[in-house]
Amino acid sequence: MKENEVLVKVEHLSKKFCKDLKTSLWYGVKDLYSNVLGNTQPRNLRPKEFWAVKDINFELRRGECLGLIGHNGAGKSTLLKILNGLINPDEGKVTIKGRVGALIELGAGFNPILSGRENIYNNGAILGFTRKEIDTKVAAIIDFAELREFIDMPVQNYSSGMKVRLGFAVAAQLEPDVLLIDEVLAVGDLGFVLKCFKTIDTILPNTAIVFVSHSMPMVSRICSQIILLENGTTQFQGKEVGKAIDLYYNRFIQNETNVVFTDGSIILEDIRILNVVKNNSEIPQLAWGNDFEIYLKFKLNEVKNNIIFIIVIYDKEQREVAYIKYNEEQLTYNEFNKCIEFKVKHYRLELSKGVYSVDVSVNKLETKEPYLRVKGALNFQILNNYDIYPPFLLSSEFIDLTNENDKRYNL
Ligand SMILES: Nc1ncnc2c1ncn2[C@@H]1O[C@H](COP(=O)(O)OP(=O)(O)OP(=O)(O)O)[C@@H](O)[C@H]1O
Repeated sequence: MKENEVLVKVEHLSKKFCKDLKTSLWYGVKDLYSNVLGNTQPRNLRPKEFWAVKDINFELRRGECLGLIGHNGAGKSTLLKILNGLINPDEGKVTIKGRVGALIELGAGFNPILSGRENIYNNGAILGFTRKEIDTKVAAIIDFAELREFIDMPVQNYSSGMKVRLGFAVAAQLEPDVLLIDEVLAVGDLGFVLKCFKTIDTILPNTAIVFVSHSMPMVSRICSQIILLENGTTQFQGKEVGKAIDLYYNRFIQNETNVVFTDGSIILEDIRILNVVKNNSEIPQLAWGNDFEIYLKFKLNEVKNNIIFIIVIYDKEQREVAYIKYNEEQLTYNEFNKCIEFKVKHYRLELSKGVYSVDVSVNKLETKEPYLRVKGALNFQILNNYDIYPPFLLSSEFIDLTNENDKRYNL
């Protein structure tokens, strides 16, 4: 086995589909006829046809993992199916060396009326293993899939999670040279997904992996290079995984503010971030580690006492990452303008690089009953040179103790 050898080579790969089934069938008949007549010229798009994948090029070596990312309908699954030989490209070439393991569609590759055990043998045979070779691996596959009691039951009675477990166990334990994984991992429970990642770490040095996912934490965890697809074409290709993920997220930023609840007594009139680095871009930008100051102005249609203001910061995955609360006790109510305004300051914001959104709520202090809830009241971006995935990059001090013979640290 040669290290770093190119296992997957894709050159100018394109695939077109037709939006209408009838027209598609008609084009199919016409193409077949002209192929028989020896016409192998590439054809232009005809009415109702579109490129699902257009002019894709890459090389993948043993030990590398390529992440295919992009929004719904971008062409990721189509590309993966071409790599797996399930569909033929219209243009271009795929060269694959070695055995290909694939976990593409849920239950694809399994015969539903056969048992889990029989399917393991079928899949192994398709990958080119002999019965004896599979005999040596079958126990490990069943163990990995955690399906001991169910292994002799027909696969059609398996839950979707069980199918994914069996699929991954077969694909990974048979040690393929090339492993293709589609979104299906998302179906497994957390314990199994973590186990899959551990296995991927173990087999990756000897395998080339193509991984399709909408989960950027998973992508950043295992991929060493990325292709970002949009409408079938490459928007970004390269080893800067963080940059690719930023581009992917930037396509999601919405500037829509959404009042999800109001009893009409309080209105959010203004919200702004004060110490921005740049405000000429679409989104306020802050430098990592700077103080975070938000200015807020509310219009109160009636005087209210004992209210609490809550600010929740969400990351790009829509996970809550921070919570700020403020009781109104010290605030002055402006009788003339019927408003209150204040700024909230947090020192040294150490959220890691990326895009965040802010929700604002105003509640009754004692009962927590809401007066107002605003989703996406504000978006902002933290700038930093470091691409890290955890939500915080904590500034800290490293103290060299190598030559310290000091008992103070209780080491
Ligand atoms: N057999 C088919 N016939 C016609 N159109 C198809 C066919 N398969 C896929 N498409 C279309 O091709 C485009 C690319 O689809 P594909 O499934 O590759 O996207 P994707 O990036 O995997 O999307 P998702 O993230 O939703 O899985 C879509 O517009 C889809 O509707």
